[in-house]
Amino acid sequence: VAEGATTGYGYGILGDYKTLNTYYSNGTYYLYDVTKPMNGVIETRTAQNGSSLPGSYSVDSNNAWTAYSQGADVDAHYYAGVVYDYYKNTHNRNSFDNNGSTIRSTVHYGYQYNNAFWNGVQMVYGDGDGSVFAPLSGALDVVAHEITHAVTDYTAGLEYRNQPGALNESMSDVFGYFVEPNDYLLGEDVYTPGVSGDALRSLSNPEAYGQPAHMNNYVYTSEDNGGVHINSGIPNKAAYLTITSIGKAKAEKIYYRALTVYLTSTSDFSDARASLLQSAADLYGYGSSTYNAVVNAWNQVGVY
Ligand SMILES: CCCCC[C@H](S)C(=O)N[C@@H](Cc1ccccc1)C(=O)N[C@@H](C)C(=O)O
Ligand SMILES: [Ca+2]
Ligand SMILES: [Zn+2]
Repeated sequence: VAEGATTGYGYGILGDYKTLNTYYSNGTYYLYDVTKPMNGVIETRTAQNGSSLPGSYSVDSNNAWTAYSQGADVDAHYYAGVVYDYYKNTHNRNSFDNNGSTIRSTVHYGYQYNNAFWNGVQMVYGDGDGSVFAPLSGALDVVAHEITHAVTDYTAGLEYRNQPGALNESMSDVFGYFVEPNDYLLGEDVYTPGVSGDALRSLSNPEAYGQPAHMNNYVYTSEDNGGVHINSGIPNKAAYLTITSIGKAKAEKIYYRALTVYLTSTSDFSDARASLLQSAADLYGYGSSTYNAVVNAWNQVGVY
């Protein structure tokens, strides 16, 4: 049989059935999706629990990706496609660089690795230790979080430390919500698989997970690049207040415009307020109810 695009199926880490855009060549099927416009390819690989990247292609003999160990591969591949579609359909952005670059993910990174990251070139997902995390590609908001880091790197370029870094983390959480808007929780699908109802973070209630939600409670620390995962609670809360005031459709337009037009590598929380207000003015008018909702949200978190 000739080589080319094929459609397979498999089960994600939560046992959910998914169809997959795969590629057949010479008796082997690959997690290689060539269906996106302008050759925005999506490919998924495995580090086979080592730490060398990018690792080898995830392959299968019959295009039925049903082994339990393939769940992380299935989810990374499928959710990368969902995130690609979000940015293309909602913001007309063709991949993270708006130039159709390949979205490459590597799963099974490290041993029981409780994290996921963008390394400047690709997405990387650990399997988790089964207690703190299940395989991290099993959550759409995690995948959207990591791919948004790539978008940020190609646009605002927010430095990954102190307030710019917390803003960087917040943008990834906020677009994690925009891509998976069924709750204001982050990571709930993979966090503590033995405990139901919890999450790693919450946009609506950052304090519930140990994050500040007001500038008065900003945490000055040298840990975690200046507390980027804790101080993101402040802009995350402002985003939640904005979304609940003006709705998701307007909020995501304002956030995308701020990220891609106004924010820079050293933008702090006050610059984020100004960038979002400028974006709201551009899109909905200075002094509009939408504009005033953004003013109010940032006032409530104590950022001026
Ligand atoms: C390699 C060093 C750290 C990289 C941090 C990556 S970008 C990150 O922020 N990962 C997310 C993963 C995530 C996203 C959404 C929901 C759940 C989990 C993250 O928040 N990691 C936490 C565990 C952290 O690094 O503190
Ligand atoms: Ca979520
Ligand atoms: Zn991150």
